[in-house]
Amino acid sequence: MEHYERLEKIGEGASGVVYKARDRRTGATVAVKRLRGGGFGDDDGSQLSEDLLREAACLEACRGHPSVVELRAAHRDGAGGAFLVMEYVGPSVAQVMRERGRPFPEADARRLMRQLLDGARAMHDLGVLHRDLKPDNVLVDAHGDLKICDFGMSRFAAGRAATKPYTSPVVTLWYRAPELLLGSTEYDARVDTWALGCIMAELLAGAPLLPGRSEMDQLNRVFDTVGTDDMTDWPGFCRLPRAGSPLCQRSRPPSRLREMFPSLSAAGFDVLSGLLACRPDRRLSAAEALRRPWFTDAESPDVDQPRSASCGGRFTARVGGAADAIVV
Ligand SMILES: Nc1ncnc2c1ncn2[C@@H]1O[C@H](COP(=O)(O)OP(=O)(O)OP(=O)(O)O)[C@@H](O)[C@H]1O
Repeated sequence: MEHYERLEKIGEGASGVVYKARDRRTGATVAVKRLRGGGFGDDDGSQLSEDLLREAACLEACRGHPSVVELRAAHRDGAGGAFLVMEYVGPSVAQVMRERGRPFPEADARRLMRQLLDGARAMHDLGVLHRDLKPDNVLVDAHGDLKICDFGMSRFAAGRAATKPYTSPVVTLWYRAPELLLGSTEYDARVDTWALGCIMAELLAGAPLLPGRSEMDQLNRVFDTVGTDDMTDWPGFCRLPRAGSPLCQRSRPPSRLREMFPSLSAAGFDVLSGLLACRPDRRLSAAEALRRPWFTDAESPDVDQPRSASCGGRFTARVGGAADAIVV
């Protein structure tokens, strides 16, 4: 840590504490995430290293994408601690929304969603599932552009058949996809696009869409808001551990989403409802969402330019394992 001058604490969560810091060698402002327990000698060191390596490897794989926070270094310290050094970005979308206190206009929401979906598309193409997308884990830079952070829950999907099933209690409750609430351990990247649908709704409404108080309350809110989308006809449904829950048997009114967003354009609603399809097999992937008219319709006068278009050629993926090289 001697290379970094600690400035103020900027965040604290389940996995660690994040400080704003100055790199003494370059003068650059960075964010240093110290994984919980690091330096105090009371954690299982191997678990800590595994967590650090996974988070660093997922970040490293996505390095160069403008919508993903840039990993600068990953270190172990002598006391069994570990920390990640990242570019310092700025406040989270959650903080910005709290301070702003009102919804974003549709054109702004579209610009922000394009960036998030482009980041998600890139990470999914690389086989990375983020598994904790939420406004706290999206940062806003000095130009008002977004960067996804906190890969502490992320996993590489590749080769999964050969390994153990995923765990289902991932993603913060309000952003958790219905198949996860029903106990799925065989989910895919569409758990991330569900969370992005929740974020889109929150940008447009200025408040969380589904603020559940417990897993069952969350599932109830999901079904009451977007309908069940014939969830029980989905071929994967019968394999879900909680398929027998009475909440799944109850008859539900159709989706209320349109009533909740009456002024959203038809093209915007097409994306919102596509991301928030209850059945994972009917839910839009990030790549599919980006091909919908909301993003592509050249007739629309306020269609903004994709930020990543200019850097499409620059974004070259470096896949897992590379982070080992930067752990010192
Ligand atoms: N690169 C960064 N630049 C600026 N702020 C950051 C950066 N990385 C993280 N933060 C801030 O620190 C907070 C916590 O970071 P992060 O989510 O990575 O930690 P965590 O321990 O995994 O948190 P949680 O358990 O809440 O998910 C973020 O919400 C954000 O406000």
